[in-house]
Formats: sequence, structure tokens, C-alpha cells
Amino acid sequence: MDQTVTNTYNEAKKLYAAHGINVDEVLEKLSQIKISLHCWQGDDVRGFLFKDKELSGGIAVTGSYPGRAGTPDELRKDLEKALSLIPGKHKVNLHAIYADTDEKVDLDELEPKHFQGWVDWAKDQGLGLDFNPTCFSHPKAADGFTLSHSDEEIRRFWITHCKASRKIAEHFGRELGQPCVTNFWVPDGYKDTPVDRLSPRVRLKESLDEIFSEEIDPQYNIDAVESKLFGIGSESYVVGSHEFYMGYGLTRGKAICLDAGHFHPTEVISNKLSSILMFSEQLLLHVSRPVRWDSDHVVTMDDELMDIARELVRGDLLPRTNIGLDFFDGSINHIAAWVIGTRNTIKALLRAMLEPIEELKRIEQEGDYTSRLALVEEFKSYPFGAVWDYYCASQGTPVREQWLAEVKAYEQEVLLKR
Ligand SMILES: C[C@H](O)[C@H](O)[C@@H](O)C(=O)CO
Ligand SMILES: [Mn+2]
Repeated sequence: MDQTVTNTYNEAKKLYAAHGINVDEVLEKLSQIKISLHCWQGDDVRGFLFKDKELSGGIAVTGSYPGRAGTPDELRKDLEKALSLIPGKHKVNLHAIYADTDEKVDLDELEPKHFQGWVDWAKDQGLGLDFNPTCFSHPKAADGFTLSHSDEEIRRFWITHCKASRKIAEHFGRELGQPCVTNFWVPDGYKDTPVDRLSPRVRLKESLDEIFSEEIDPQYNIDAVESKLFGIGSESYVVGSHEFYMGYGLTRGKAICLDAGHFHPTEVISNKLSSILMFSEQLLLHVSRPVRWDSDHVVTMDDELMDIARELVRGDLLPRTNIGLDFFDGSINHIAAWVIGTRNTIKALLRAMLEPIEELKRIEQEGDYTSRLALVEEFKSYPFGAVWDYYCASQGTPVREQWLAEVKAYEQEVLLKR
């Protein structure tokens, strides 16, 4: 390892040790945290099942950066590249439209065998897999409704797809020896103010109850439900609102998924974690960055990301939180987007772990708010960067921006030749 990296790390360690922080222990803990990389960043949410279908469901990708993955093999190669530049062992989050098959199958016909290529690859790479039914970009979702549809036949199609998705997830969990988190998000909603807000919610509840009626061992599959405030075309009403899924998740023992872009622009998810985890066993995060709307920008190390990390660390909530990423930026190199967002998420967790939590809690308890503010602010410029560099090097991943040269080379050698 580079001598400067080791020297600065050793100096940094002394500063943290003065506040009772054992940096080696922190790095050991950090290496156990898995981030779920969302496959859909790699191809602008197109998938492989219906390649000619436009993205729908109230979400949008802007930008046309060259080189996006067009086959399962390309996507896996790109993920391998990204993962080689990110310290730690992680998971990959698949959507149903990313099935690896030559068969012409519709969403309600999917089976574990259509994802065997992913399972074999994940085993080989030592990765976990997460899963999502894809309730969008499909003719049967064209009018914006799926599981809450008033047409029984359409509703049945989506119920069947979601049930099939849980079987695929169970297979992932069984094969890979770690649970697969299956996240249920549906775009259902109205552009304009509805007359009847209740009926679609009753139908959504009934659909979900039917989907979850089959017991699946949580050691293989963990179900999560994701709410939303609004989407493009569902500005006035979303069936699966936050209150809907809070109620649903808490009464049915399902993990609640909080997406950082799914709330009012001034509302943050960091402030919700400690409340939800008082009443729920598990949580799923979609770490994202909304810019004025649910824009799914690449995650940067902004105040909200730091606050999410601090809440998870200070409350010891990490063991019960599944951390997934959810952004899709088509205007920059697709692999760089993964690397930037994932490295930032891990780096934010490290920064949060390098705060004198016990000391700060004691000071707060004693009512010494002056010291609390002073210490929190001073710790913002403690040398976490030196610890991060050492962590990257010790995990065999590039230090600082060295990863960028590797992405640029891959772009020339692979992406631009597609
Ligand atoms: C593609 C994802 O499932 C999707 O982004 C969903 O999680 C979401 O956040 C929709 O706004
Ligand atoms: Mn999301």
C-alpha cells in the first residue's frame, strides 16, 4: 500500500482515538455493510424483455450518454467494472424486465429459470441479489393503473406478476444464502383530482393481501412496499401514498421502503428512520437525490445523505436497514454514476461512524448544547478522507479519483464500441 496513505491514516487514527473512536473497528464494521446497486442505472431503465417499449409509470430518464448496456452480459460486465471500483461486498438489485432469457415471456409468466444467468453470476462474484416486480413500461399499465386497476382482468395480470416475482426472489435467497429484498412499487394514480380516493386504495390493499398470502421464509425473501407522493401523470393522487404503505407495512409485517425522492421537496427521510424502526423490524431505503422533483439524480454527499447516515449509525439502525440505491442519470457515463453514488453512500456511513457518538449523546443529555454544536461542527473537518483512502486501498479498490481513469479506459475499450 502507498506509504502516504498509511502515514496519513495513522495520523488520523490518533485524532479519532483521542475521542475514544477505534478506527480499525470502524472499518471492520463498515466492510460488513452491503449496498444494493440498482441494475437499472446501467441501461436507463430499459430492461431486456420489451426493448421497444418506452419507459412509463411516471418516471423519466434524461440524457443519451453512449454505451448503455443492451444485453444481460453487457450489464453484468458493466456492474463488475463498477463493483471493482467500490470497496466492500455488495448486492445487485434487479427488476423483472431484466430477465436473462431468449424465450418470449410476458411478466406474468416469469419463473426463476429466466434469471438463472443472474444467479450463476452472483454466485461467482460473491454477490447478493434483490428484486422488483416491474409494474410499468407495459401495455397493461398504459392508463397508469396496475394493482389497483378497476378492470379485474388487468388487476389479475399484475397480481400474477407480483406473485411470480416473489417466487423468483425466494429462489435468489435460497441459491445465494442471503435474503433477497423484494420491493413492490406501483405507479397507480391520477393526473387530476379524483372523486373517489378510497376505491383504488381498497383494491390495492386486496391485491397486496393476495400477493402476500403465500408464506415465504424470511431467510430467503423480505417483502418491502414503496410509497410515493406524485409522479409524472399522477400529480394529484397516488394510490400507494406514504400513509397507505405505513399502515400496510406495519399491520402486515412488511418492510417500508423510503425513497428520498418520494416526499414533499422540503420533507426528508432521515427524520423518519428512527420513528419507523420503533414499530417495524426492517426498513428499505432507496437512496436517491431529488432535484426540485423526484428526478433521481446521482447521489452526492449532501446534507441529507449525511443525515441519513448519521441516523442509521447513531441509532444503531444499520442491522435492520436494507440500503438500496435508486437513481438513473442518462447524461453521464453509466458506470461512473454507480461508482460516484455508491462510494458516496459508503463514505457518508464512514463519516457518521467516525463521530464521537457516545460523547455527543452524553453532552446532549446534560443539556450542554453549546458543546454539542461545537463538537458536531468541528468533526465535519476531521480527517475522514485519510481513513476513506486507507479503506479503499485496503479493499483493493482505487484511492481517491484514481477510479475515474479506469472508467474512462473502459469507456474507450468497451462502451464506445457498442
Ligand atoms: C425503477 C424503480 O423501481 C423505481 O425507481 C421506483 O423505486 C421508484 O422510485 C419510482 O419512483
Ligand atoms: Mn425508488
